[in-house]
Amino acid sequence: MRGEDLETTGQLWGTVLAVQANFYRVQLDLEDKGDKEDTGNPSPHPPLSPSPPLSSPHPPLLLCTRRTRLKKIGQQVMVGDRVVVEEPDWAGGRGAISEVLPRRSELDRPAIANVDRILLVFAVADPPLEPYQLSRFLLKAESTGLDVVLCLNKSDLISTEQQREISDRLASWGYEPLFVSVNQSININKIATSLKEKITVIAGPSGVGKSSLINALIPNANLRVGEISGKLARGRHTTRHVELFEMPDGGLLADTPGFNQPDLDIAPEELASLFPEARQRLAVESCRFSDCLHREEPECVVRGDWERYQHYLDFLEEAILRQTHLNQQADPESTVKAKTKGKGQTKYEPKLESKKYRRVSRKTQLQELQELYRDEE
Ligand SMILES: Nc1nc2c(ncn2[C@@H]2O[C@H](COP(=O)(O)OP(=O)(O)OP(=O)(O)O)[C@@H](O)[C@H]2O)c(=O)[nH]1
Ligand SMILES: [Zn+2]
Repeated sequence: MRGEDLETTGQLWGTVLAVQANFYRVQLDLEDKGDKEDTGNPSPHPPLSPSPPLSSPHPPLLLCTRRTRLKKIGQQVMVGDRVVVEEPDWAGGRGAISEVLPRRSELDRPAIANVDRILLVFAVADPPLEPYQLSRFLLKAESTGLDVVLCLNKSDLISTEQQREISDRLASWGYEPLFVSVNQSININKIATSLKEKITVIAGPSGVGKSSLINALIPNANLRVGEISGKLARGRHTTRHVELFEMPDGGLLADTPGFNQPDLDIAPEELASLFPEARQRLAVESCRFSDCLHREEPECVVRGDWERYQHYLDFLEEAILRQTHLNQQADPESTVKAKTKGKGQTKYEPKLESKKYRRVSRKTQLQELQELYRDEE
């Protein structure tokens, strides 16, 4: 609804790279990048007008505010948003966001809009590749509904024979891993090429070389590798600070806060669809019961001797436990809420608020970010 009427008026388009206090750092599109847009915008972008200084080969960055009109209609601006910028002040590097295009996707942890893919990084050794942990991360990544690319780092530590074994094994899981070595610059260019023109979020457990990889892909990102200071800096920023880094050949990359055991807030009935092995089976046949959980049910097409079937059962149990726990929580919580409201006891409120958020929505972090915006207005 917004795209069309902007088409003829020569607006500036850009992508929000970071939110700093109540400013948004916006990377403007270069003219020749116009054809990359696919957010319901039918034709390439209009040329930049008025033109930014042409001295730099990089797309211009502007620190922008959000137009009052957007605040009035409650339109939030997220990192990753495609926006229209008005009144550029090239000398001062400032501008104002006047429109936010509809989002293609919205991730809540980290809170980024329009992410195209998740780059899941694991190491083949040091730390050892743990199938169960890998499964957990893969499920978490699959649950976003985005493309998942699996990258196995530190390939310098194993033989080609061992690589082939891992490859075959993961092929049976439905994945085709890309073996890389940041230390020996193996396949780094391949990753860079595959990330061009896309917004990618990098994820994976601690110590696998994510910071090293980001530094190799983006020489000026300056993440300190394997240093306490670097880890602390990342830790400190995990809740609120989200930033997209520009890759030299195009594309944007975001780091995720390091976590070793991502939460799987997945409904039991959703779980099978996150396993490529189960998806393949369900694509050609159906279970007898449409609500089959693929355990003991008769005429189940998913149950079988595929390697990760046991993972499926374990994660299913976890999902069922979680659901039961949530259901149990639901009732007492609402009583407490009513009581608190009736008496107007403010001292209970903060606790209640955070609980309510946790139960109602997975978008806790997004909400935190939105509250941050509200605070600052
Ligand atoms: N052998 C080998 N070691 C590597 C490679 N890439 C990174 N490392 C080492 O692995 C260690 C961890 O690397 P980091 O980049 O800090 O890992 P990380 O995933 O960012 O870790 P967190 O910050 O804890 O999330 C460092 O000592 C790196 O030097 C590689 O390709 N081969
Ligand atoms: Zn079944």
